[in-house]
Amino acid sequence: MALALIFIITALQGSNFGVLWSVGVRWILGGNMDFNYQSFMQPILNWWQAITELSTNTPIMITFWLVVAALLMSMLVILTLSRQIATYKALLTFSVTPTLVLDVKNATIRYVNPAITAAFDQDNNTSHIVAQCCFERLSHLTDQTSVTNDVFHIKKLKKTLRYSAVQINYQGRRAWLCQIEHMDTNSATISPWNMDGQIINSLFSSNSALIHIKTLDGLILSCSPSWATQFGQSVEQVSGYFEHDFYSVSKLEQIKSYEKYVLTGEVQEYEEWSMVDDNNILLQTIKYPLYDEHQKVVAILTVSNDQTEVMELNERLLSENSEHLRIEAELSRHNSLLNSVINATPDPVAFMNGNGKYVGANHGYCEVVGVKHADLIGMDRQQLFSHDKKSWLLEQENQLLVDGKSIRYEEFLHFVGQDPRWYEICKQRYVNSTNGESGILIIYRDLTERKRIEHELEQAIEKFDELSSIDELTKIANRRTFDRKLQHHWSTHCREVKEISLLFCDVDSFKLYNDNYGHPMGDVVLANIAQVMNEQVHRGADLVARYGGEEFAVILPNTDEEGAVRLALKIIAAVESLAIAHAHSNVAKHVTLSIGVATMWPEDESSEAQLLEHADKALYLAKEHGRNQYCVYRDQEREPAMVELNFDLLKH
Ligand SMILES: Nc1nc2c(ncn2[C@@H]2O[C@H](COP(=O)(O)OP(=O)(O)OP(=O)(O)O)[C@@H](O)[C@H]2O)c(=O)[nH]1
Repeated sequence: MALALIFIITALQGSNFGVLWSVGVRWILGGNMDFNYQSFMQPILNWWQAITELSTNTPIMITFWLVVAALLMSMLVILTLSRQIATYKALLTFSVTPTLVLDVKNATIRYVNPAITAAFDQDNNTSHIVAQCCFERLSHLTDQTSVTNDVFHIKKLKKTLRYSAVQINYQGRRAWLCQIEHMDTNSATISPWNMDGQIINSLFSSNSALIHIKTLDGLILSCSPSWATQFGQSVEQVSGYFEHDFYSVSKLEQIKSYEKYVLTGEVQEYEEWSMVDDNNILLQTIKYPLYDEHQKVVAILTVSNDQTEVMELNERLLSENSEHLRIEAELSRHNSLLNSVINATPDPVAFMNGNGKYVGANHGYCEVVGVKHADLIGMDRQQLFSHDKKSWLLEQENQLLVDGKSIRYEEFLHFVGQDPRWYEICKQRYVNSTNGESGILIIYRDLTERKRIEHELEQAIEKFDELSSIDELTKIANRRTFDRKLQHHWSTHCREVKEISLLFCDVDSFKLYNDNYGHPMGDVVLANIAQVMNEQVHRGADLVARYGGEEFAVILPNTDEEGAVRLALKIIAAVESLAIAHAHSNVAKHVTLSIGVATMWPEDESSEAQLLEHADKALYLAKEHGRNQYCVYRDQEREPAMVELNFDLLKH
């Protein structure tokens, strides 16, 4: 140290440094040299002289001695620390606890004691793996300068270790002093497990529940295959590992909270949703404490059962129950409402289900079919069918259930013990809103009274028709009937291409008759003529009608001109034969008749009005030619009009 100071001072003084260096080096190396006392001492004397000169300079001297003191103190501290480290090393060397010192910054092993070597380096040099693992765990600690009983598993070595560490200053650098121990001794203390382990393992292997046994440190002693499978591992792959190797930190915290009371000997039971094999399932978990021979809790048995299906079944059962209750309530409400409505309905109403059984009926229906309500409900409807209609009704109602098209028809029914009556029967498909089943609604409407009224009405109408078609005075068809019949026959003949003839008759000099014999007598004459005319026609389709006043017309369907002329002559003769005196007639002493005859082949372009016109023209000609005769219409352009009074025809 003093020598160093002298070097420094000499350098500062700019003294003979080169000589000093040369001598110093030679002296230190101790090499062969030719030692010269004079040359050796001269520099020393120079130094002494320099120091003496410097000592006269007070500030420099003070600085000098302060530096010297500081250097001496540093040396003392270093010496003390070295001795302490030596003591530590000695202690650690003889400690049975495996201990190592790790650099805080780079995981360099600064020191390992023999116990480490004994524990980890017997087979292979594995202490550096242990050191690396310790460092990795310690490097996560940010603010902490110590850690106690941290447990970890080294998969590579298949070892579970527990260590405690504290930060120290080791040879001027910060370092972790780590003491490490094997954990295997812990689980070995669980004697029941050692005894029954195999039995338990075989029990677990055949169990589908998630089961595992762990020490209080979280070391997995055994588990069921399903518990290991949830982590994608086999039983062998998880046994000997720790829970924290598989669960997240938050999950571990949760487990810890559940196990708080298990450690005090309580059985803990809870349910939770959990992700297993990517499925969110409801797990019912029970945690049992396991005791050693001193009744101390040493391990925890956890059994978890998948309750998802049970819960879903429960929920379905609950919902079906509530649905069932709802349907029942709905049904009873529905039924009471329905019953009130159908009982208030005057028409007989009944419901039957899709199987043809009666499920509801009102009083009216029971009365009609003659069956008591209690007997009717549930009865097969076929029992009421008469034998001859059974297959028809079955087919009809089955079709209704299929296509849903309402059926309505009238039927004259004779139920046992009842008078036969007319019914309108309406059948309609309905769907039961509570169970979706189809059935048939049957409504009977008693038409008997309506049918009676309808019948009476028909008769009345017939009578009216009859009355309205007859001429009151002459009791033969009136003008209205004549028009209707002529139009009908005309269109029929047009279609069937048949001839039709028409006789247009007029009483001769009838005005004079009325004037002389009185109007009432004239009426009698008209009635007599009508009757006699009517007696001359024999074909059912022929019609004698009073056309108006003293005019009569005869429609002769399907009759040619010759036949029409024959009838005209018969009528003229028949009227003459009445011999009704007419002293004022311009024609004869009795009442006579003139007739116009027209025959046509009805065609689409012609009409019955033409036939009337032709007959009227022919009548006009008959009057013109002297009355009391018939005249046949001829188309003047083609043929001259023929006026005849040919009684010879009557002879044929
Ligand atoms: N008594 C009676 N007379 C009627 C009825 N309808 C029409 N007459 C009469 O019949 C007469 C018809 O007279 P006219 O048309 O002049 O013809 P006519 O005197 O018969 O002479 P011609 O037909 O040319 O021969 C009228 O006097 C009518 O009053 C009736 O229902 N009863």
